[in-house]
Amino acid sequence: MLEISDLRVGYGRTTVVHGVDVKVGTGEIVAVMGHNGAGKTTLLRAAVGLLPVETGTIRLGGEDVTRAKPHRRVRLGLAYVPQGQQSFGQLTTRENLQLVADTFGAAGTARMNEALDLFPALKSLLTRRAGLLSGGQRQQLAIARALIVGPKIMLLDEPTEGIQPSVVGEIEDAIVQLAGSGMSVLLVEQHIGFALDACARYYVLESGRVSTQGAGGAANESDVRSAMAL
Ligand SMILES: Nc1ncnc2c1ncn2[C@@H]1O[C@H](COP(=O)(O)OP(=O)(O)OP(=O)(O)O)[C@@H](O)[C@H]1O
Repeated sequence: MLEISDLRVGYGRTTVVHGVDVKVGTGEIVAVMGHNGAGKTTLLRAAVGLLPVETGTIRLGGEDVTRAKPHRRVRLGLAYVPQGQQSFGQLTTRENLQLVADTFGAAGTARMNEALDLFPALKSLLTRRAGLLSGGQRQQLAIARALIVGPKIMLLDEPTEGIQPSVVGEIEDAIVQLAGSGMSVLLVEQHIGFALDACARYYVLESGRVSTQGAGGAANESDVRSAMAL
């Protein structure tokens, strides 16, 4: 579904990601881990088309999108949920969702209802302003909004960061459920236990390079922890 090959990308003259390969198959959860500043967000932003690539290729659904604009990638089924639980704080939960749903007609409404079924906690918060939601609720709203677009692959940047533990499990369950329904997920995640449990494959980034990679599964937790020197 997504194939990133030998990617080099950075800011101005500073290269931050140095020749990284990442592959996400259909319905797979693939985890990217690493310390702060390792280049995880930079990798995702390049995949979305928000940063120009220095060298390397990005293929999405078989199409070379290395130089494609973000909207082309969205049309091919890419959704991106950045760090920080972004939403329109002055709008209600429903308005935040409706804004996206309205651009897709009946399909948008159907997907909005599916997203609310995935995050039932949002149903009782539809009239609350997003700015008044908790961090966890705002994260659920951000993922729900991205789902209304009908993506084939979702890029999630630390979806459980700074979120109350009671909601973390709900978000993790939703990610697993989405992959179970055939959606691919590229997940930047600091919760190593969950990432390894859920993922088909993981990559550890260190100073913009893949230092360790392997198949998911709890057996690899010590490899990841030692790669990250935890
Ligand atoms: N807009 C920017 N301009 C210049 N340098 C940047 C910019 N954004 C990030 N960087 C630098 O790129 C490097 C990688 O940052 P990035 O945000 O990709 O790391 P990360 O692994 O996602 O870290 P975190 O876990 O803190 O989000 C860091 O050295 C950071 O300072």
